[in-house]
Amino acid sequence: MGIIEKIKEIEFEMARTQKNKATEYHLGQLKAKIAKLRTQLLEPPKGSSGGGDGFEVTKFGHGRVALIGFPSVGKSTLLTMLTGTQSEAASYEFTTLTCIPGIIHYNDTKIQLLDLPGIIEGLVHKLCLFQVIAVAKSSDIVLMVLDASKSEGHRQILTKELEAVGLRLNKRPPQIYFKKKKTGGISFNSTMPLTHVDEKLCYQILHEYKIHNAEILFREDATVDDFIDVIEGNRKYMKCVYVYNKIDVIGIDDVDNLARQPNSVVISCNLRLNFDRLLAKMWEEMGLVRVYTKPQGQQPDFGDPVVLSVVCNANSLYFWTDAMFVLVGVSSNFGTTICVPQDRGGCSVEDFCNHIHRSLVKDVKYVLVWGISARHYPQHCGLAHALHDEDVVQVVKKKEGNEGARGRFKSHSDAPARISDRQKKAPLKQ
Ligand SMILES: Nc1nc2c(ncn2[C@@H]2O[C@H](COP(=O)(O)OP(=O)(O)OP(=O)(O)O)[C@@H](O)[C@H]2O)c(=O)[nH]1
Ligand SMILES: [K+]
Ligand SMILES: [Mg+2]
Repeated sequence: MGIIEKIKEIEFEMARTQKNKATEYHLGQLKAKIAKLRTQLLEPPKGSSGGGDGFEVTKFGHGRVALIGFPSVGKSTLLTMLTGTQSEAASYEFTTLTCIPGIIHYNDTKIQLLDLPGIIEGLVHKLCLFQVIAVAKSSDIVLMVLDASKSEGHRQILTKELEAVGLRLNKRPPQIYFKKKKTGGISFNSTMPLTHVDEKLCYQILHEYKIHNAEILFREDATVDDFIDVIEGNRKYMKCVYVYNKIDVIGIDDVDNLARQPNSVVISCNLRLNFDRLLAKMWEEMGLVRVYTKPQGQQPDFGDPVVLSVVCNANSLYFWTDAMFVLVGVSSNFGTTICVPQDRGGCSVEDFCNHIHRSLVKDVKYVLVWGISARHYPQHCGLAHALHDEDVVQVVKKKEGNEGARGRFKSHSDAPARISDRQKKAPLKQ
């Protein structure tokens, strides 16, 4: 029996099983079984290079955005309009059969936008689905393109499809500390009463994974699914913007309703409607931070920022606020259990220096910062200072002598002109 058949069989058994206290453990075990099988499905077939053939596109620019959606929702039309790169669009399904990259120029940065084949419900078209998922996982955020004239249920169906292959959209990693050990049995603790799982259930699930020594600490009232996610350790937590296209064919009340959904933008490719809002939302969710380097005594080059990212790296825990993920804590404990490591992440002065040159950090005495992250202009900052989008930074190196920066910056007239303008517009945060 193939993996997909096995998954279907277990799903069938789960559907037949009544949900109550007595069957809770059995159901938990079945969930773990399915999770294991799905992970097997995601493994590249033996002898293959591991990548999706024909889907491999070289990363380019300061960030990568994937267009995901059912067939014929207008993904290719959107890519062509936003990037100028032609991606064939037509009224029949599966017009696009591979990954087509284009470039969006926005806010002095270049964002790589990827058009992809449509996804359909069910794991039957698994090969294509898994190639699409591999590209989605390599991206910084996902734009889920939906047909505004179709059922609102499409969003849930697609979200479930993506969850089945390990993608978690607009969800933060469960706050469960989990570490496998060589000996010592299982130690189970929680910082609060648990209403969805108990120790016995967790033991059973660990048993399913043949894990007999581990340290577990629940830091929130998590579910069985959360616990399985943490054990699997291969989940990818991503931001997603829901893009409702084709609003030209629906009534204004429906448009209004869709526009009020969380993380959603309504557009029409046919009427070129609301692209500004879409780009602004995309930019906001990507969490990119432009930092302008200012040589001593000169204006910064405002056309050429160093682009950093506040989005999580492998060791970060983050949570959702209105606008942005906010870094709430970094713990090496989480490195093994949360998030697939990303190659970007971090917007400290140190990250900025590393971006310019690996060897720069050790020569830095301090930096001068103008912009929203600075309490006063310029602020003298160390390597740990967190930079904000559109900050201006001047690096003062150790070997430049011990004459203080104040000596060089007698008045603030040396401050970059654009920032003083902005200071009036942008109130200082915190
Ligand atoms: N009414 C209307 N139709 C649109 C809009 N955008 C795209 N379409 C049409 O929708 C159809 C599908 O567009 P595509 O861009 O090929 O869709 P796709 O999502 O790339 O489709 P696949 O590659 O097959 O998955 C085409 O006939 C487009 O002309 C829109 O804003 N309004
Ligand atoms: K199409
Ligand atoms: Mg297409």
